[in-house]
Amino acid sequence: MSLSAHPIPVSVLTGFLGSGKTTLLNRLLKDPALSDTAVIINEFGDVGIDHLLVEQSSEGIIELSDGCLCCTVRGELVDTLAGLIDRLQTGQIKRLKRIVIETTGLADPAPVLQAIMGHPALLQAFRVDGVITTIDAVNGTATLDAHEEAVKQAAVADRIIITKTDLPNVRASLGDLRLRLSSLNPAADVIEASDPRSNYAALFECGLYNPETKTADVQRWLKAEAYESREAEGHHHHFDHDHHGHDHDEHDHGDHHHDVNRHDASIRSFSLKHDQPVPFSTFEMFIDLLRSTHGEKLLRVKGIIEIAEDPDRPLVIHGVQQIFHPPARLSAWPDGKHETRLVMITKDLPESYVRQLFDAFLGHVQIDTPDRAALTDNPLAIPGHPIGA
Ligand SMILES: Nc1nc2c(ncn2[C@@H]2O[C@H](COP(=O)(O)OP(=O)(O)OP(=O)(O)O)[C@@H](O)[C@H]2O)c(=O)[nH]1
Repeated sequence: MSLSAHPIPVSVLTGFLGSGKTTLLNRLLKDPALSDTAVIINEFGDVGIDHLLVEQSSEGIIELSDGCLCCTVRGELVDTLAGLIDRLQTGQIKRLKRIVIETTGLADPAPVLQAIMGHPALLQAFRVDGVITTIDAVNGTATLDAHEEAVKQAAVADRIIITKTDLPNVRASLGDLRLRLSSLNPAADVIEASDPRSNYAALFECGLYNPETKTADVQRWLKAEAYESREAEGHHHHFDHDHHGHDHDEHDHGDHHHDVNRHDASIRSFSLKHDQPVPFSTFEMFIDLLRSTHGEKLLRVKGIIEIAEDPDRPLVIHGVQQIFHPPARLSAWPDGKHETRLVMITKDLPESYVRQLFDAFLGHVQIDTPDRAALTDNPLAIPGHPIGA
């Protein structure tokens, strides 16, 4: 089997401690659609995966050593994935249709995505499908309040699964939890675990490539409308809940937000649009400047770009922090409409800063803000220093 012609989708399953990752995975793995799946899991957690389908022996269980998947065993994740390629190529594993990486509850999923996206050999064999995040209906709000990791896990998700909705007395607070999640991450589908629709089809295949049509499905992947409709409503981080004890002032970056929890307040999700072709070098400079100065704050960046040198074949980009997937060229615009659209989820990086930078590079007329030359040629510029500050 040529791996590069048929890259294997990799899904990352994350969610806070005890939020129901393993329970969900055990259920999903019983679906024949997930046959020939390899699960990469760390050794924490008292509920074992009981339905591994790669091989029925313990050899098929690929466990990482102790510690958080994202930080202490990152090298090992790459080795594990490379080992899978090797086993496939040497026939030790006959078929492998999918990989699910379950992170520890405290993990940041970004380094897991980066491990694949930043590794040329792995990129030949694998494609990032998406991030599935579990959040517990009972403790979800308190967990988001207390743990920055949980907020990040929700912010980078492609799908959010609310677990434990079958337990008594949780329905009353579900509306608030859903509102908060959609404020953090407008594009993610939020599905309850008890909903029969929380199945393979709803949770997997969230990447750019749509296996049903065998083409890239940018609209389904980018979901720019979800950001745009929220922006049009002016509904941006106005989630209101009872935790007024938090210190909001220190997080005021000049964008509108009130009554948000301090962790939520550090997250921004927004879209950028441009209706003229952009020279490749200009776009490259914009992204390079952003990621070299604020890379760790870019939780997720996705986009479709109209490049001046080849406007009929849009460029698709996908980045997680400093690491960007090699850009893909589509043969045509998905809906015929030429328009550059970017969606971003950032942490501790104000939307206004990114917008000003984008406008400066694209030459949008602004009142009293630096233009591109001032940004790139200024010998006094301090990397990371906000424009105009
Ligand atoms: N009632 C109910 N219990 C659930 C649900 N999902 C998980 N649980 C229970 O919650 C507990 C934790 O679930 P796990 O699946 O181990 O959670 P996890 O996220 O894998 O946990 P860690 O790996 O320890 O972070 C277990 O006792 C599960 O039985 C659910 O939807 N409803």
